[in-house]
Amino acid sequence: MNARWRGRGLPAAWRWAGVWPVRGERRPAPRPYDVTSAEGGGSAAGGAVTSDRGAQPPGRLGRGGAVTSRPRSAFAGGGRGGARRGPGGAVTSRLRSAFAGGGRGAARAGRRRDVTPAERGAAAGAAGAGACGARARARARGGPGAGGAAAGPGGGGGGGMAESEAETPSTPGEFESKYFEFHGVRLPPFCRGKMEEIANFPVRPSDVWIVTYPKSGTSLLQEVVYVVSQGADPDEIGLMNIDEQLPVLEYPQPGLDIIKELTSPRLIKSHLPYRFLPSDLHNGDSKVIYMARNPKDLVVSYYQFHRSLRTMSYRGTFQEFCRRFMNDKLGYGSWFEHVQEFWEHRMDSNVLFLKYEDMHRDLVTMVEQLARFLGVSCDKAQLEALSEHCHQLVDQCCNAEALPVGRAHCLFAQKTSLRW
Ligand SMILES: Nc1ncnc2c1ncn2[C@@H]1O[C@H](COP(=O)(O)O)[C@@H](OP(=O)(O)O)[C@H]1O
Ligand SMILES: CCc1ccc(OS(=O)(=O)O)cc1
Repeated sequence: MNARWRGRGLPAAWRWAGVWPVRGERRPAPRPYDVTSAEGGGSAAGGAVTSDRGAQPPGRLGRGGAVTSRPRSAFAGGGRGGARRGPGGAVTSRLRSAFAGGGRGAARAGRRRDVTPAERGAAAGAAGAGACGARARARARGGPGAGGAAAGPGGGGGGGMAESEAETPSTPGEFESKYFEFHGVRLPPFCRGKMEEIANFPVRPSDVWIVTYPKSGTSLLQEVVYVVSQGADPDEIGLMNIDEQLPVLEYPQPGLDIIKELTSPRLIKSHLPYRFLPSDLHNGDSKVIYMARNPKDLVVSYYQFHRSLRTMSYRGTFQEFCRRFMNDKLGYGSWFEHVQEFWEHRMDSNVLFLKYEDMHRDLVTMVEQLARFLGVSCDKAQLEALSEHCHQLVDQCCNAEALPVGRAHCLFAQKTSLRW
Protein backbone atom coordinates (compact mmCIF):
# COMPACT_ATOMS: atom_id res chain seq x y z
CA MET A 1 0.00 0.00 0.00
CA ASN A 2 1.14 3.45 -0.71
CA ALA A 3 1.88 5.41 2.43
CA ARG A 4 0.95 8.59 0.64
CA TRP A 5 -2.70 7.68 0.98
CA ARG A 6 -2.71 6.50 4.53
CA GLY A 7 -5.08 8.43 6.73
CA ARG A 8 -5.54 11.10 4.13
CA GLY A 9 -8.69 12.43 2.73
CA LEU A 10 -9.00 15.18 0.26
CA PRO A 11 -6.97 18.28 0.86
CA ALA A 12 -8.48 20.64 3.36
CA ALA A 13 -9.50 22.81 0.47
CA TRP A 14 -11.93 20.12 -0.57
CA ARG A 15 -14.07 20.62 2.46
CA TRP A 16 -16.34 23.06 0.79
CA ALA A 17 -19.10 24.35 2.99
CA GLY A 18 -21.76 23.38 0.58
CA VAL A 19 -25.44 22.87 0.91
CA TRP A 20 -26.27 19.82 -1.14
CA PRO A 21 -29.14 20.25 -3.53
CA VAL A 22 -32.46 19.13 -2.26
CA ARG A 23 -33.34 15.61 -3.32
CA GLY A 24 -35.39 15.58 -6.46
CA GLU A 25 -34.38 19.11 -7.37
CA ARG A 26 -35.10 19.72 -11.00
CA ARG A 27 -32.01 20.15 -13.08
CA PRO A 28 -31.98 20.97 -16.76
CA ALA A 29 -31.78 17.68 -18.59
CA PRO A 30 -28.55 17.38 -20.53
CA ARG A 31 -28.90 16.87 -24.24
CA PRO A 32 -28.19 13.39 -25.41
CA TYR A 33 -25.82 12.75 -28.26
CA ASP A 34 -27.63 13.58 -31.43
CA VAL A 35 -28.58 10.40 -33.13
CA THR A 36 -31.09 10.14 -35.87
CA SER A 37 -31.23 6.55 -37.01
CA ALA A 38 -30.84 3.09 -35.61
CA GLU A 39 -28.52 0.76 -37.39
CA GLY A 40 -25.49 -1.33 -36.58
CA GLY A 41 -25.15 -3.00 -33.25
CA GLY A 42 -22.40 -5.19 -31.99
CA SER A 43 -21.95 -8.46 -30.29
CA ALA A 44 -20.22 -9.05 -27.04
CA ALA A 45 -19.74 -12.68 -27.83
CA GLY A 46 -16.47 -14.52 -28.29
CA GLY A 47 -12.94 -13.64 -27.31
CA ALA A 48 -10.40 -15.49 -25.26
CA VAL A 49 -11.08 -13.67 -22.07
CA THR A 50 -10.91 -15.41 -18.75
CA SER A 51 -13.74 -15.39 -16.30
CA ASP A 52 -14.12 -14.38 -12.66
CA ARG A 53 -16.40 -17.25 -11.78
CA GLY A 54 -16.05 -16.87 -8.06
CA ALA A 55 -17.43 -13.39 -8.03
CA GLN A 56 -20.90 -12.57 -6.83
CA PRO A 57 -23.62 -11.01 -8.97
CA PRO A 58 -23.33 -7.26 -9.28
CA GLY A 59 -25.62 -4.65 -7.82
CA ARG A 60 -29.22 -3.99 -8.57
CA LEU A 61 -29.30 -4.28 -12.29
CA GLY A 62 -27.88 -7.76 -12.36
CA ARG A 63 -26.16 -9.31 -15.29
CA GLY A 64 -25.99 -6.70 -17.98
CA GLY A 65 -29.11 -7.98 -19.66
CA ALA A 66 -31.41 -5.56 -17.90
CA VAL A 67 -29.66 -2.74 -19.61
CA THR A 68 -29.44 -3.99 -23.13
CA SER A 69 -32.98 -5.28 -23.20
CA ARG A 70 -34.38 -2.03 -21.90
CA PRO A 71 -36.07 0.40 -24.25
CA ARG A 72 -33.51 2.85 -25.45
CA SER A 73 -34.98 5.78 -27.26
CA ALA A 74 -33.77 8.23 -24.68
CA PHE A 75 -30.81 8.89 -26.91
CA ALA A 76 -32.74 9.35 -30.07
CA GLY A 77 -33.60 12.62 -31.63
CA GLY A 78 -31.22 14.77 -29.63
CA GLY A 79 -32.07 18.02 -27.97
CA ARG A 80 -34.01 18.52 -24.83
CA GLY A 81 -37.10 16.94 -26.27
CA GLY A 82 -35.17 13.75 -26.78
CA ALA A 83 -33.79 13.98 -23.30
CA ARG A 84 -37.20 14.19 -21.72
CA ARG A 85 -38.85 11.56 -23.77
CA GLY A 86 -37.32 8.86 -21.66
CA PRO A 87 -36.60 5.33 -22.66
CA GLY A 88 -38.40 3.83 -25.59
CA GLY A 89 -36.07 2.61 -28.33
CA ALA A 90 -32.79 0.96 -29.18
CA VAL A 91 -30.27 3.24 -27.62
CA THR A 92 -27.15 1.20 -27.71
CA SER A 93 -27.53 0.35 -31.35
CA ARG A 94 -28.33 3.98 -32.03
CA LEU A 95 -25.25 5.00 -30.16
CA ARG A 96 -23.22 2.58 -32.17
CA SER A 97 -24.55 4.32 -35.22
CA ALA A 98 -23.66 7.71 -33.91
CA PHE A 99 -20.10 7.41 -35.07
CA ALA A 100 -20.63 8.72 -38.54
CA GLY A 101 -19.76 12.27 -39.37
CA GLY A 102 -18.28 15.03 -37.25
CA GLY A 103 -16.01 14.58 -34.29
CA ARG A 104 -12.33 15.21 -34.18
CA GLY A 105 -11.53 11.56 -34.66
CA ALA A 106 -13.58 11.27 -37.77
CA ALA A 107 -12.18 14.47 -39.14
CA ARG A 108 -8.68 13.21 -38.65
CA ALA A 109 -9.58 9.84 -40.05
CA GLY A 110 -10.65 11.51 -43.23
CA ARG A 111 -7.18 12.94 -43.67
CA ARG A 112 -5.09 10.03 -42.59
CA ARG A 113 -4.41 6.50 -43.66
CA ASP A 114 -3.68 3.86 -41.06
CA VAL A 115 -0.77 4.48 -38.72
CA THR A 116 2.83 3.74 -39.54
CA PRO A 117 5.46 2.64 -36.99
CA ALA A 118 6.95 6.12 -37.04
CA GLU A 119 3.59 7.68 -36.31
CA ARG A 120 3.10 5.18 -33.58
CA GLY A 121 6.17 6.39 -31.76
CA ALA A 122 5.13 9.99 -32.10
CA ALA A 123 1.66 9.18 -30.88
CA ALA A 124 2.83 7.26 -27.87
CA GLY A 125 4.78 10.28 -26.82
CA ALA A 126 1.97 12.63 -27.55
CA ALA A 127 -0.79 10.63 -26.00
CA GLY A 128 0.85 9.05 -22.99
CA ALA A 129 -1.42 7.22 -20.63
CA GLY A 130 -3.57 10.11 -19.60
CA ALA A 131 -0.58 12.37 -19.84
CA CYS A 132 -2.54 15.56 -19.91
CA GLY A 133 -3.49 18.06 -17.33
CA ALA A 134 -2.21 17.57 -13.84
CA ARG A 135 -0.21 14.50 -14.66
CA ALA A 136 1.59 16.16 -17.52
CA ARG A 137 2.21 19.26 -15.51
CA ALA A 138 3.56 17.21 -12.64
CA ARG A 139 5.82 15.33 -15.00
CA ALA A 140 7.08 18.54 -16.49
CA ARG A 141 8.08 19.56 -13.00
CA GLY A 142 9.85 16.27 -12.48
CA GLY A 143 7.16 15.31 -10.03
CA PRO A 144 5.66 11.93 -9.44
CA GLY A 145 2.76 12.37 -11.81
CA ALA A 146 3.42 9.43 -14.09
CA GLY A 147 4.28 6.99 -11.38
CA GLY A 148 1.96 8.18 -8.69
CA ALA A 149 -0.60 6.07 -6.98
CA ALA A 150 -3.37 7.35 -9.13
CA ALA A 151 -1.35 7.57 -12.30
CA GLY A 152 -2.93 4.52 -13.81
CA PRO A 153 -2.84 0.87 -13.06
CA GLY A 154 -0.31 0.01 -15.72
CA GLY A 155 2.03 2.89 -15.05
CA GLY A 156 4.99 3.12 -12.76
CA GLY A 157 2.68 3.10 -9.78
CA GLY A 158 2.71 -0.66 -9.53
CA GLY A 159 0.16 -1.96 -11.98
CA GLY A 160 -1.77 -5.16 -12.07
CA MET A 161 0.45 -7.22 -14.36
CA ALA A 162 3.84 -8.87 -14.29
CA GLU A 163 6.73 -6.94 -15.76
CA SER A 164 7.54 -9.69 -18.27
CA GLU A 165 4.01 -9.44 -19.56
CA ALA A 166 4.23 -5.70 -19.63
CA GLU A 167 7.28 -5.74 -21.86
CA THR A 168 5.85 -8.07 -24.44
CA PRO A 169 4.04 -6.38 -27.27
CA SER A 170 0.52 -7.66 -27.55
CA THR A 171 -0.61 -9.37 -30.67
CA PRO A 172 -4.39 -9.30 -30.97
CA GLY A 173 -4.53 -12.79 -29.47
CA GLU A 174 -2.33 -11.92 -26.51
CA PHE A 175 -4.32 -8.79 -26.01
CA GLU A 176 -7.50 -10.82 -25.58
CA SER A 177 -6.08 -12.76 -22.68
CA LYS A 178 -5.32 -9.61 -20.72
CA TYR A 179 -8.91 -9.11 -19.75
CA PHE A 180 -11.22 -11.17 -17.65
CA GLU A 181 -14.94 -11.30 -17.94
CA PHE A 182 -17.31 -10.36 -15.19
CA HIS A 183 -21.00 -10.84 -15.82
CA GLY A 184 -20.47 -10.46 -19.52
CA VAL A 185 -18.29 -7.36 -19.26
CA ARG A 186 -14.60 -7.30 -20.08
CA LEU A 187 -12.68 -5.77 -17.24
CA PRO A 188 -8.99 -5.02 -16.80
CA PRO A 189 -7.10 -7.66 -14.83
CA PHE A 190 -6.67 -5.49 -11.78
CA CYS A 191 -10.43 -5.70 -11.16
CA ARG A 192 -10.29 -9.43 -10.72
CA GLY A 193 -11.30 -10.76 -7.35
CA LYS A 194 -12.55 -7.46 -5.97
CA MET A 195 -15.87 -6.94 -7.68
CA GLU A 196 -17.89 -8.22 -4.76
CA GLU A 197 -16.00 -6.00 -2.35
CA ILE A 198 -16.65 -3.09 -4.68
CA ALA A 199 -20.38 -3.84 -4.78
CA ASN A 200 -20.41 -3.72 -0.98
CA PHE A 201 -18.08 -0.74 -0.69
CA PRO A 202 -19.41 1.63 2.00
CA VAL A 203 -20.42 4.91 0.47
CA ARG A 204 -20.81 8.16 2.43
CA PRO A 205 -23.32 10.95 1.83
CA SER A 206 -20.45 13.43 1.56
CA ASP A 207 -18.65 11.50 -1.18
CA VAL A 208 -18.43 12.84 -4.68
CA TRP A 209 -17.88 10.20 -7.33
CA ILE A 210 -16.55 10.92 -10.79
CA VAL A 211 -17.45 8.12 -13.16
CA THR A 212 -16.52 7.85 -16.82
CA TYR A 213 -15.73 5.36 -19.50
CA PRO A 214 -11.93 5.63 -19.95
CA LYS A 215 -10.70 8.52 -22.08
CA SER A 216 -13.78 10.62 -21.56
CA GLY A 217 -11.84 13.52 -20.09
CA THR A 218 -11.82 12.23 -16.53
CA SER A 219 -8.71 14.15 -15.50
CA LEU A 220 -10.03 17.38 -16.91
CA LEU A 221 -13.35 16.86 -15.17
CA GLN A 222 -11.71 16.26 -11.83
CA GLU A 223 -9.75 19.48 -12.21
CA VAL A 224 -12.83 21.43 -13.15
CA VAL A 225 -14.72 19.94 -10.22
CA TYR A 226 -11.89 20.94 -7.98
CA VAL A 227 -11.85 24.50 -9.27
CA VAL A 228 -15.61 24.83 -8.98
CA SER A 229 -15.71 23.54 -5.46
CA GLN A 230 -12.69 25.50 -4.34
CA GLY A 231 -12.49 28.50 -6.57
CA ALA A 232 -8.91 27.31 -6.88
CA ASP A 233 -6.41 28.72 -9.30
CA PRO A 234 -5.52 26.26 -12.07
CA ASP A 235 -1.83 26.72 -11.29
CA GLU A 236 -2.44 25.49 -7.77
CA ILE A 237 -3.91 22.34 -9.19
CA GLY A 238 -0.84 21.86 -11.32
CA LEU A 239 1.38 22.26 -8.31
CA MET A 240 -0.45 19.78 -6.17
CA ASN A 241 -0.92 17.14 -8.89
CA ILE A 242 -4.57 16.60 -8.26
CA ASP A 243 -4.46 13.11 -9.76
CA GLU A 244 -2.72 11.92 -6.66
CA GLN A 245 -5.53 13.19 -4.52
CA LEU A 246 -8.18 11.19 -6.27
CA PRO A 247 -8.17 7.47 -5.79
CA VAL A 248 -9.63 5.27 -8.50
CA LEU A 249 -11.88 2.73 -6.86
CA GLU A 250 -10.78 -0.34 -8.77
CA TYR A 251 -7.07 0.36 -9.24
CA PRO A 252 -4.50 -1.68 -7.34
CA GLN A 253 -3.25 1.52 -5.73
CA PRO A 254 -4.17 2.85 -3.28
CA GLY A 255 -6.67 0.00 -2.94
CA LEU A 256 -10.08 -0.36 -1.39
CA ASP A 257 -8.87 -0.64 2.19
CA ILE A 258 -7.19 2.73 2.05
CA ILE A 259 -10.02 4.43 0.20
CA LYS A 260 -12.36 3.20 2.91
CA GLU A 261 -10.27 5.01 5.49
CA LEU A 262 -9.95 8.33 3.74
CA THR A 263 -11.41 11.24 5.60
CA SER A 264 -14.53 12.94 4.31
CA PRO A 265 -15.38 14.41 1.98
CA ARG A 266 -13.91 11.88 -0.39
CA LEU A 267 -13.65 12.35 -4.11
CA ILE A 268 -13.47 8.98 -5.80
CA LYS A 269 -13.11 8.08 -9.46
CA SER A 270 -14.15 4.95 -11.26
CA HIS A 271 -14.54 3.69 -14.80
CA LEU A 272 -16.83 0.84 -13.82
CA PRO A 273 -20.29 0.56 -15.37
CA TYR A 274 -23.15 1.77 -13.22
CA ARG A 275 -24.31 -1.71 -12.29
CA PHE A 276 -20.90 -2.69 -10.90
CA LEU A 277 -20.51 0.38 -8.72
CA PRO A 278 -21.17 0.13 -4.97
CA SER A 279 -24.82 -0.65 -4.46
CA ASP A 280 -25.12 2.27 -2.03
CA LEU A 281 -24.57 4.57 -4.99
CA HIS A 282 -27.65 3.10 -6.63
CA ASN A 283 -29.59 4.10 -3.54
CA GLY A 284 -28.63 7.73 -4.01
CA ASP A 285 -26.38 7.81 -0.99
CA SER A 286 -23.74 10.07 -2.54
CA LYS A 287 -23.24 12.32 -5.52
CA VAL A 288 -22.14 10.93 -8.83
CA ILE A 289 -20.85 13.05 -11.69
CA TYR A 290 -20.80 11.13 -14.94
CA MET A 291 -19.19 12.41 -18.09
CA ALA A 292 -19.63 10.97 -21.57
CA ARG A 293 -17.56 11.83 -24.63
CA ASN A 294 -18.16 11.58 -28.34
CA PRO A 295 -17.19 7.98 -29.05
CA LYS A 296 -15.44 8.89 -32.26
CA ASP A 297 -12.92 10.91 -30.33
CA LEU A 298 -12.88 8.59 -27.38
CA VAL A 299 -11.96 5.58 -29.48
CA VAL A 300 -8.95 7.41 -30.92
CA SER A 301 -7.85 8.37 -27.45
CA TYR A 302 -8.39 4.85 -26.12
CA TYR A 303 -6.45 3.40 -29.02
CA GLN A 304 -3.44 5.59 -28.34
CA PHE A 305 -3.75 4.77 -24.68
CA HIS A 306 -3.64 1.04 -25.41
CA ARG A 307 -0.55 1.45 -27.51
CA SER A 308 1.28 3.52 -24.98
CA LEU A 309 0.26 1.62 -21.86
CA ARG A 310 3.05 -0.80 -21.02
CA THR A 311 0.71 -3.44 -19.76
CA MET A 312 -1.32 -3.45 -22.95
CA SER A 313 1.26 -2.66 -25.65
CA TYR A 314 -1.46 -2.93 -28.21
CA ARG A 315 -0.15 -3.59 -31.70
CA GLY A 316 -3.30 -4.05 -33.75
CA THR A 317 -4.43 -1.52 -36.32
CA PHE A 318 -6.80 1.27 -35.49
CA GLN A 319 -9.44 -0.35 -37.66
CA GLU A 320 -9.18 -3.56 -35.70
CA PHE A 321 -9.33 -1.60 -32.47
CA CYS A 322 -12.49 0.11 -33.66
CA ARG A 323 -14.07 -3.25 -34.33
CA ARG A 324 -13.30 -4.27 -30.79
CA PHE A 325 -14.83 -1.07 -29.57
CA MET A 326 -17.96 -1.56 -31.62
CA ASN A 327 -18.21 -5.15 -30.44
CA ASP A 328 -17.72 -4.32 -26.75
CA LYS A 329 -14.40 -6.13 -26.59
CA LEU A 330 -12.34 -3.60 -24.71
CA GLY A 331 -11.61 -3.03 -21.08
CA TYR A 332 -14.59 -1.72 -19.11
CA GLY A 333 -16.90 -3.28 -21.62
CA SER A 334 -19.32 -1.61 -23.92
CA TRP A 335 -19.12 2.16 -24.13
CA PHE A 336 -22.67 2.06 -25.43
CA GLU A 337 -24.06 0.33 -22.38
CA HIS A 338 -21.87 2.38 -20.07
CA VAL A 339 -23.36 5.63 -21.31
CA GLN A 340 -26.85 4.26 -21.59
CA GLU A 341 -26.96 3.09 -18.01
CA PHE A 342 -25.99 6.48 -16.68
CA TRP A 343 -28.25 8.22 -19.13
CA GLU A 344 -31.14 6.29 -17.69
CA HIS A 345 -30.20 7.57 -14.26
CA ARG A 346 -29.50 11.14 -15.30
CA MET A 347 -32.57 12.46 -13.54
CA ASP A 348 -31.71 10.80 -10.24
CA SER A 349 -31.16 13.54 -7.70
CA ASN A 350 -27.66 12.24 -6.91
CA VAL A 351 -26.53 11.99 -10.53
CA LEU A 352 -25.20 14.72 -12.81
CA PHE A 353 -24.77 13.63 -16.42
CA LEU A 354 -22.30 15.75 -18.37
CA LYS A 355 -20.77 15.70 -21.82
CA TYR A 356 -17.10 16.32 -22.51
CA GLU A 357 -17.93 18.37 -25.57
CA ASP A 358 -19.97 20.79 -23.47
CA MET A 359 -16.82 21.76 -21.65
CA HIS A 360 -15.71 23.26 -24.92
CA ARG A 361 -19.07 24.43 -26.18
CA ASP A 362 -20.54 25.97 -23.07
CA LEU A 363 -18.24 25.79 -20.12
CA VAL A 364 -20.05 28.51 -18.21
CA THR A 365 -23.25 26.47 -18.13
CA MET A 366 -21.34 23.39 -17.05
CA VAL A 367 -19.63 25.29 -14.26
CA GLU A 368 -23.01 26.58 -13.17
CA GLN A 369 -24.45 23.06 -13.20
CA LEU A 370 -21.53 21.73 -11.20
CA ALA A 371 -21.74 24.52 -8.67
CA ARG A 372 -25.42 23.87 -8.14
CA PHE A 373 -24.94 20.13 -7.96
CA LEU A 374 -22.09 20.42 -5.47
CA GLY A 375 -23.90 22.99 -3.41
CA VAL A 376 -21.39 25.74 -4.02
CA SER A 377 -23.12 29.06 -3.82
CA CYS A 378 -21.62 31.77 -5.97
CA ASP A 379 -22.77 35.05 -7.44
CA LYS A 380 -22.44 36.02 -11.08
CA ALA A 381 -18.97 37.51 -10.70
CA GLN A 382 -17.71 34.46 -8.85
CA LEU A 383 -19.21 32.24 -11.49
CA GLU A 384 -17.41 34.17 -14.21
CA ALA A 385 -14.14 33.88 -12.32
CA LEU A 386 -14.64 30.14 -11.89
CA SER A 387 -15.46 29.75 -15.55
CA GLU A 388 -12.35 31.67 -16.50
CA HIS A 389 -10.25 29.37 -14.36
CA CYS A 390 -11.88 26.34 -15.89
CA HIS A 391 -11.29 27.74 -19.36
CA GLN A 392 -7.60 27.80 -18.58
CA LEU A 393 -7.73 24.13 -17.68
CA VAL A 394 -9.62 23.20 -20.81
CA ASP A 395 -7.19 25.14 -22.96
CA GLN A 396 -4.17 23.84 -21.16
CA CYS A 397 -4.04 20.45 -22.70
CA CYS A 398 -5.37 18.73 -25.70
CA ASN A 399 -3.13 16.43 -27.63
CA ALA A 400 -5.76 15.58 -30.19
CA GLU A 401 -4.07 17.24 -33.10
CA ALA A 402 -0.97 15.16 -32.58
CA LEU A 403 -2.76 11.87 -32.80
CA PRO A 404 -2.65 9.72 -35.87
CA VAL A 405 -5.86 8.04 -36.83
CA GLY A 406 -6.86 5.08 -38.93
CA ARG A 407 -9.96 4.61 -40.96
CA ALA A 408 -12.45 5.34 -38.26
CA HIS A 409 -14.67 7.42 -40.43
CA CYS A 410 -15.03 4.74 -43.09
CA LEU A 411 -15.65 2.09 -40.49
CA PHE A 412 -18.28 4.04 -38.66
CA ALA A 413 -19.85 5.40 -41.79
CA GLN A 414 -20.50 1.86 -42.96
CA LYS A 415 -22.70 1.43 -39.93
CA THR A 416 -24.95 4.38 -40.32
CA SER A 417 -26.10 7.47 -42.06
CA LEU A 418 -26.02 9.40 -38.83
CA ARG A 419 -24.16 12.61 -38.32
CA TRP A 420 -22.72 13.64 -35.00
N1 LIG B 1 -6.85 19.75 -19.39
C1 LIG B 1 -6.92 18.46 -19.64
N2 LIG B 1 -6.39 17.57 -18.80
C2 LIG B 1 -6.44 16.26 -19.07
N3 LIG B 1 -7.00 15.73 -20.17
C3 LIG B 1 -7.54 16.58 -21.05
C4 LIG B 1 -7.54 17.95 -20.83
N4 LIG B 1 -8.15 18.53 -21.88
C5 LIG B 1 -8.51 17.57 -22.69
N5 LIG B 1 -8.15 16.37 -22.20
C6 LIG B 1 -8.38 15.11 -22.90
O1 LIG B 1 -8.98 14.07 -22.14
C7 LIG B 1 -8.60 12.82 -22.72
C8 LIG B 1 -8.15 11.87 -21.64
O2 LIG B 1 -9.26 11.44 -20.90
P1 LIG B 1 -9.10 10.75 -19.48
O3 LIG B 1 -8.66 11.80 -18.52
O4 LIG B 1 -10.46 10.21 -19.19
O5 LIG B 1 -8.07 9.68 -19.61
C9 LIG B 1 -7.48 13.12 -23.70
O6 LIG B 1 -8.07 13.10 -24.97
P2 LIG B 1 -7.24 12.88 -26.32
O7 LIG B 1 -6.42 11.64 -26.11
O8 LIG B 1 -8.28 12.76 -27.39
O9 LIG B 1 -6.41 14.10 -26.51
C10 LIG B 1 -7.05 14.49 -23.29
O10 LIG B 1 -6.47 15.25 -24.31
C1 LIG C 1 -6.95 -0.88 -20.68
C2 LIG C 1 -7.85 -0.83 -19.53
C3 LIG C 1 -7.69 0.44 -18.77
C4 LIG C 1 -6.79 0.54 -17.76
C5 LIG C 1 -6.68 1.72 -17.08
C6 LIG C 1 -7.45 2.80 -17.35
O1 LIG C 1 -7.31 3.93 -16.61
S1 LIG C 1 -7.14 5.43 -17.02
O2 LIG C 1 -8.03 5.79 -18.11
O3 LIG C 1 -5.76 5.66 -17.33
O4 LIG C 1 -7.51 6.16 -15.80
C7 LIG C 1 -8.36 2.69 -18.37
C8 LIG C 1 -8.48 1.52 -19.08
